[in-house]
Amino acid sequence: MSATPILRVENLSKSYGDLQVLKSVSFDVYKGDTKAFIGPSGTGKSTLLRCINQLTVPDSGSVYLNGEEITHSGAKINEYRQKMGMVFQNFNLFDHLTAVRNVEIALLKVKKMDKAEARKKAMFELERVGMADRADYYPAQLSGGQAQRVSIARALAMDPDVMLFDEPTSALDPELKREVLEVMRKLAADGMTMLIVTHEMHFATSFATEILFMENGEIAERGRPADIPTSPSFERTRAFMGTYEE
Ligand SMILES: Nc1ncnc2c1ncn2[C@@H]1O[C@H](COP(=O)(O)OP(=O)(O)OP(=O)(O)O)[C@@H](O)[C@H]1O
Repeated sequence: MSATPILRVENLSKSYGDLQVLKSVSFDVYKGDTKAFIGPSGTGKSTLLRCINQLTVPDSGSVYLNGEEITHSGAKINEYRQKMGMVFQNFNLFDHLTAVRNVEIALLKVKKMDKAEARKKAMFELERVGMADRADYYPAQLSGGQAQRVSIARALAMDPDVMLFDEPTSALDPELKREVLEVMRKLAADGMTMLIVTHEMHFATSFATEILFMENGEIAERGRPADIPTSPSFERTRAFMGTYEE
């Protein structure tokens, strides 16, 4: 394990009015970690991911990417966001662009790649998520699972240091969830560093390196998936997971 974490989250706090959504949350992420955040609705999991890439500005606390502090108003915020690929529940694809155009647009506009290079990279990433054969389809012509795989390819195209998944399968029918989960499983096996907010308990325990159970804006319990079924300290996590087990 390297000395500097890829990502360090230190005492992040966030309130909306009187509601404190995050209460001094801290953790480190090392290369190859897959951390799964689970917990009841409204406990701050999505807010945590959004505070990490500063889409939501935290009230206090710090986020460090490769040892450098990220601030939403800093000159390098866009560079940092590219290094933290975000995948949203509702895909956020451009409806008027084909799959391959969705993936290559940031390569052209942000990375300033030439057209041939951007197309090659976009096709490589679509291939990686099993979507190369749908490259010329528009989002409306794709299933939810296919659209989500395109949005994963779009994030991967920026060569991120860490991928942030915010309930990536919540909007999908059960049979479509699996294809997205399999892509994520493969990414984890390839060594991608990932933070995943999910309600997919079986999935979370099947390959996450750590489960973090959030409750009332705090990490209430955390540990390796293998410890959860046995450790007496994982009562709440186990009870919550039991609720969702298929
Ligand atoms: N922009 C906002 N303005 C006001 N309140 C907000 C805002 N965003 C989130 N909240 C509130 O913050 C709390 C935490 O929301 P968050 O989406 O982070 O929870 P979550 O754990 O991800 O929930 P879920 O599992 O249902 O997605 C909720 O009570 C939510 O209503």
